[in-house]
Amino acid sequence: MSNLDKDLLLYAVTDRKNLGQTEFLTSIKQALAGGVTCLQLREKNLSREAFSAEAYAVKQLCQEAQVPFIINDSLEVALDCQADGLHVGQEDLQKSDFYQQIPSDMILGVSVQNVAQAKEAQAKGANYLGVGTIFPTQTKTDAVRVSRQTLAEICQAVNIPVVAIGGIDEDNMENLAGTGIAGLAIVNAIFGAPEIEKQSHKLKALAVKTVFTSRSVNLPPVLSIAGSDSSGGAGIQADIKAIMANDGFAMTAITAMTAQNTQGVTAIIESSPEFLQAQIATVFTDIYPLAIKVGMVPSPELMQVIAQELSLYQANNVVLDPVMVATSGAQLMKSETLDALKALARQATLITPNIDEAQILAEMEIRNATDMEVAAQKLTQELGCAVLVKGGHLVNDANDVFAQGNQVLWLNGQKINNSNTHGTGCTLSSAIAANLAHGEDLIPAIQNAKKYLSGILASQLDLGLGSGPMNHGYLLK
Ligand SMILES: Nc1ncnc2c1ncn2[C@@H]1O[C@H](COP(=O)(O)OP(=O)(O)O)[C@@H](O)[C@H]1O
Ligand SMILES: Cc1ncc(COP(=O)(O)O)c(N)n1
Ligand SMILES: [Mg+2]
Repeated sequence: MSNLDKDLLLYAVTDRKNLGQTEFLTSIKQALAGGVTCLQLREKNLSREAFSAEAYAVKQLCQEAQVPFIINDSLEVALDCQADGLHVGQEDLQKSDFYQQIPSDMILGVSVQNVAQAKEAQAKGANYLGVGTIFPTQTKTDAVRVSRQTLAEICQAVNIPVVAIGGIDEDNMENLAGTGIAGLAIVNAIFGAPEIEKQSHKLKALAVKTVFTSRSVNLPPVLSIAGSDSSGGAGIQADIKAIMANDGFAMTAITAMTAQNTQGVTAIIESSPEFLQAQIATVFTDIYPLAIKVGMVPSPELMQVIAQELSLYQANNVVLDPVMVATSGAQLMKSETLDALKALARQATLITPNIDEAQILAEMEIRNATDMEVAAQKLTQELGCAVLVKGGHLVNDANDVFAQGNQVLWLNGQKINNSNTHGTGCTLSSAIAANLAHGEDLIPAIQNAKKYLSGILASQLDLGLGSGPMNHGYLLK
């Protein structure tokens, strides 16, 4: 019972109205395969015998999936099938004293609509509360509506977990972020969906986002989707260090492994699209990242997987570093990936091309600062995202130009005399992502990331025989 809080995260409640009899168990199997964390069997019109027989079958499925199984309304049925829990409403409590009758090791959930009912239920021994109806729903057309405000007050007033219920779906769920709920109970948006497993999976990521986002502000999770650099200066390794140094919790989805050092890349193994998809999906459905940095993506197929997954989970704060060629000269993206890269850029908050990459993306030559501005404006118009054209390869300064819509802004930096610049682009984009995850606005996020980068360049680490890596942790003891 200690993990009841987490078990309530995505709480599926069955509804026969959406389904034919033959599909019923299959639909439950699909919801369990999609990752629902709790299941309630809700039957309003079955005899006790029929309800118990069905409950026994569903209990087996939940047991296999290691998901708590709750019976709605009927203590007899819950006892017959040895369910993990029972859920009752205020009307059921008028008819019998479930608080006294329920075995002590059975979870008791109680529906409440206001703070007084919530406090009473907690005092009498409820283990969790269901609060609703939050949004209009066809499941219960006569139901009392509970406001977001009351939901938040109930969460404040009790110390047992609270789940919100009623009309919750992928479009309105996020309105409940910050209320203090432990989970979302969902009927139609799961069992009324054409593909129940896929839908459950998606709702799980959004439930993680809704419930945990406001709790992770001190160390916001940031996902880097990029390639591994065995020498540790660029790619995934630089990203982890930069995210950590900027007070983010770094997670990774690896697109490719490179055998690389400060002098060059000697071999590359790409992840399969399926494996990249699996990495992203497992992260989003468990620790929802508040920002995402995308780096080396060698092929169009991998680029498309990223675009598809980020759109599925409604990702925010996407910083895309369009890595094409390493500082050492190695080709890190196949040329046929360009269209897919542009498609992903349309979903991004910001793209951060260096001058070479901006030339390819904007299809123009860049010889001076004016050309950088023109390219940045052209790209923000074409792709709809903000654009930072980085001038790190210029000789005299480290000035980057930012463009978003009609706005153009120079973000100036002093050139630090250090030839060890392996991983500057990776580091900058990761630091920006971490700053965005902390809630900084885009321009300060970039300015602060540039300051961090100047600091680590100025600390003058000198490793390797080529353009060496930086000391990402120069401020750490
Ligand atoms: N020597 C340097 N001193 C200060 N800032 C630098 C230096 N070199 C690069 N930068 C900054 O690092 C960031 C990465 O730029 P750049 O090196 O152009 O990208 P990439 O690594 O993708 O080629 C930019 O903000 C750029 O201004
Ligand atoms: C795996 C990997 N990803 C990206 C880069 C780009 O490095 P830079 O930041 O120097 O452009 C790299 N060298 N290796
Ligand atoms: Mg780069």
